[in-house]
Amino acid sequence: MIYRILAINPGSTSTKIAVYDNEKQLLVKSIEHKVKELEKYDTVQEQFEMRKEGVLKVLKENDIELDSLSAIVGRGGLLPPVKSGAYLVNDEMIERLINRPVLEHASNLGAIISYEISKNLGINAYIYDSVSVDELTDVARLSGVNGMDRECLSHALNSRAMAIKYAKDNNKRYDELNLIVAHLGGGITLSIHENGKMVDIVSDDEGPFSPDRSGKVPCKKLIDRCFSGNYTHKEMLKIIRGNGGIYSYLGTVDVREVEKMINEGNKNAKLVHEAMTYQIAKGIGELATVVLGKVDAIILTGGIAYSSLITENIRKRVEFISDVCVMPGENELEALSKGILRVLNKEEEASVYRESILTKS
Ligand SMILES: Nc1ncnc2c1ncn2[C@@H]1O[C@H](COP(=O)(O)OP(=O)(O)OP(=O)(O)O)[C@@H](O)[C@H]1O
Ligand SMILES: CCCC(=O)O
Repeated sequence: MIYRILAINPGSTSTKIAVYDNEKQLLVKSIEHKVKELEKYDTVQEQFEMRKEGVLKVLKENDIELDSLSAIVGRGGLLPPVKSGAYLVNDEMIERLINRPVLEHASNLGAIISYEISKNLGINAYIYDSVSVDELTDVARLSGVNGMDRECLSHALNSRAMAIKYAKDNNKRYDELNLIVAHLGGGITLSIHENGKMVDIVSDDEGPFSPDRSGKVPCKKLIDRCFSGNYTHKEMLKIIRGNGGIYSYLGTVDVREVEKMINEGNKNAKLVHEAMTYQIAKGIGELATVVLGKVDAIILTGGIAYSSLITENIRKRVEFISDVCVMPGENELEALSKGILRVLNKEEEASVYRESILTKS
C-alpha cells in the first residue's frame, strides 16, 4: 500500500514542505517569507492564509493533485503538555493554537494549515512530536519554587527521530536504550531518552546558550533588569530569546561566521565559542545523572553539529560518559512523514487531543 503524505513545517522565516510516497520523497521545498512581508502581520496566526496559499501553490506547480494525498502532517506547535508521537488534529487543538497558544511560534501554524487543507479532502491531519512533548518524571518537574513547575519545551521532533534512527542503525530498539540527545541549532535543547521515554530535558532557558538564546542566566540579575524600568516585557523576552546567546556577544547567529572570526584571530569569538561548548557538555553531564550514568550513547545533532570544532570540543568533555555519535542537521520533514506513515501502517496509534485528558484514539 502506498500512502502519499504532505508534511508542513512552518519556521520563523520559511514554510518548508515535502511530499512522500511512503518513504520516497517526491518533493521538498522551502517557501521563503521576506521579513518585510511578515512585518505586515501583527500575530503569527494572521499569517495563516498567506502561508496556506503558498503551500497550495507549490503543490500545484509540482503537479501534486490534492486528492492524491492520504494524510497531512504539520509540525506540532506550542500546545499544553502532550505525549510523544502522533495526534489527530481536531477543533479543540485548533481553538487552542489560534486563541490561546502557550507561546506565539510559527510552528503553531503547522496544525492549522494541515487541518484546513485536509477538511476539504476528507482525510486526516496530524501533528507529530510537538515542541511541547512532555514525558517528564514527577521528580524532574519541580523547579525549586512552589507553583512554578518546569516546562518541557524542546526540539522533540528531531531529537526523538535521531534517537530512533540511532537505535535502528545499531540494530537495537529505541525502548531498550538510554540516549542523551543534544539538538544544536538556532536554539539548543538537550534531552535524555530512558528506555524510549524522554524523561528529562535541559531546556533553552535552563542550560547552554545558543546562537540566539541566552540559556540559563543569573536569576537575581535578570529580576533586577526586569524591574529596572528600562525594558518592556517584550524587550526582556527578546533579550533571552532572539537577541541572547552568541548574538548578544558577537552580533551574529551564524556559527560559521564565528569560526571565521576565530580563524582571523578574534579572541573574544574563541572565548564565546568555547563557552557554548563548555555549557553544552555541562548539560550533557547533568542528564547523565538521570540514568545513574548508564548512557548508551550521546547524540549530537542539528545544524551546529556540522562543525567539527564544536563536536570535538564537546566530545573531549563527555566521552568519559559514553560514546559520542554525531548526526548533523535535522530532517524534520522526514521525521514528520515517517511518524505518520507508522500511524497509517498501524505500527503506532494517534492520540486524540483533549485539553485535560490525553487519551489514545
Ligand atoms: N557547517 C556548519 N558549521 C558550523 N555551523 C553551522 C554549519 N551549518 C549550519 N551551522 C549553524 O547551525 C545553526 C542553525 O542550525 P539549524 O538549522 O539546526 O537551526 P534552526 O532550524 O534555524 O533552529 P532550531 O534548530 O532552533 O529550530 C546556525 O548557527 C548555523 O550557523
Ligand atoms: C522550544 C524549543 C523548540 C524550538 O524553538 O523550535
